Amino acid sequence: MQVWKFGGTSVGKPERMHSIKNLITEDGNRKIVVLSALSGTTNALIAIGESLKSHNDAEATQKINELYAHYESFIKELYSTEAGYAEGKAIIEKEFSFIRSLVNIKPFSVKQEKEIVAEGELLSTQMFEAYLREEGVNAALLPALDFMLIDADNEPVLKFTEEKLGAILGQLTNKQIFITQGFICRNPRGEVDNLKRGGSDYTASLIGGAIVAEEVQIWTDIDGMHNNDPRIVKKTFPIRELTFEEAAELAYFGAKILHPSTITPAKMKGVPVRLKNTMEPAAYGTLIADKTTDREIKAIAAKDNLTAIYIHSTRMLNAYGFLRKVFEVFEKYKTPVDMITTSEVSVSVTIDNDEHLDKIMAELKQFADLEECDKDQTIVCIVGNFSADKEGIALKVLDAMKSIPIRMISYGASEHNISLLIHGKHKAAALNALNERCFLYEDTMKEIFSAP
Ligand SMILES: Nc1ncnc2c1ncn2[C@@H]1O[C@H](COP(=O)(O)OP(=O)(O)O)[C@@H](O)[C@H]1O
Ligand SMILES: N[C@@H](CC(=O)OP(=O)(O)O)C(=O)O
Repeated sequence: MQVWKFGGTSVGKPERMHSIKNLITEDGNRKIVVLSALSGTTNALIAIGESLKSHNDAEATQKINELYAHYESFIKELYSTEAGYAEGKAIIEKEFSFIRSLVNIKPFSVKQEKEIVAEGELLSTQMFEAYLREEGVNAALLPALDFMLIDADNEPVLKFTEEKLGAILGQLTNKQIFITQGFICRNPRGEVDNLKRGGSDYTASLIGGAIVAEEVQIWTDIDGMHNNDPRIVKKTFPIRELTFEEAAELAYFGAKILHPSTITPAKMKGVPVRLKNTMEPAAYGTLIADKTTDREIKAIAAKDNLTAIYIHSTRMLNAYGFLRKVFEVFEKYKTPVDMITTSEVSVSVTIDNDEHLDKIMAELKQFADLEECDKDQTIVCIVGNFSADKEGIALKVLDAMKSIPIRMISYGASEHNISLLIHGKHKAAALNALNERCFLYEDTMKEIFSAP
């Protein structure tokens, strides 16, 4: 069985839902279809939650009315029969009456916040499943809240999904298409929770891992993972093949097309992940698997809003104890470190989550000298095949960056990644310069020298 995930942009319009129906039924194969909320809905629900948190009930009610109006007009175009429309109407009435009921719950806590954002996926999947039934498709809805669970550290419990989902599917052997919600899950208290923004990709891969799917397909609005950020760089192109490691680096370092955690369960169970374009289904897309191609530099991505911390040893500690002490502080505050560079007496790191920055700095100061932190930093990550015996790769990268100030460089930790830390204001210039030097210039040269 395959698992296909359609993101917000792919379900955001009634006609897109119509094309998805054709796509998922065309090959006649059984599949699990994971849907996100309609594009814009999760942001709208978060905004309603914000209004409620700040006790602005009138503003929240107005936002709810606007969102409701959007769904009302959506279902008018989604269904073609009166019975179908009546089902769609009943679904939105039920979910919006729940959303409206949250206005009366005081105080509006994290529990309600999680419940409200889950409504996006609950709406899209029920509406779509009713549409499939209207069209005579043999479909069933799988409630993700029955089989997706995170533990106290917010980590998905794959064993739970394997057991629960296996049992549910065992009862539905006569069904062809299974629809389920991306993003949402339960936490150990049994409450509604989620896998963080963009988490529907992660759901698809967790389900793929749990049932050891033949393949996980992530359908979006672009023809695969591009070699650079298409929102910032003009001449980008899709990459046909990536290894799990390369894809994981790109997703983690900012390639928005994929949620950073998506690769882990798929890789663990050896399930290939394919990125496909809903608007252009015939396009090859990107296949993420074990196989590698021999291109050296494959892609570039950037991760923003990082904080750089510069730590110097006061030499009061033995050199071999210093790094351990430093990292214990980050561990204590559950703050992952993205990038590290070291000299004999200093270590510089970047962090993404600066929630505990003050406390971290205070603890580090007890045994180290600190410089002022730098905010608004960006990691530019160059991904590819950089085995240790290859020459000239770093030179090419640094040559492209010759007019951009670099604060940190990391090379050699993995054979797939060179990372550079720059100020966020140089990001667009850096991505474009690297694109020119590492792809356009290179490909032109190759063509010139291989011409007959
Ligand atoms: N390297 C990249 N390759 C492809 N798309 C990228 C890349 N970096 C950023 N993107 C952006 O990711 C978008 C798709 O991701 P997303 O909006 O999360 O899709 P969905 O709503 O389907 O989940 C694309 O429209 C594209 O602008
Ligand atoms: N709806 C959620 C989950 C998600 O993955 O959405 P998308 O597939 O559109 O990125 C969000 O906006 O975060």
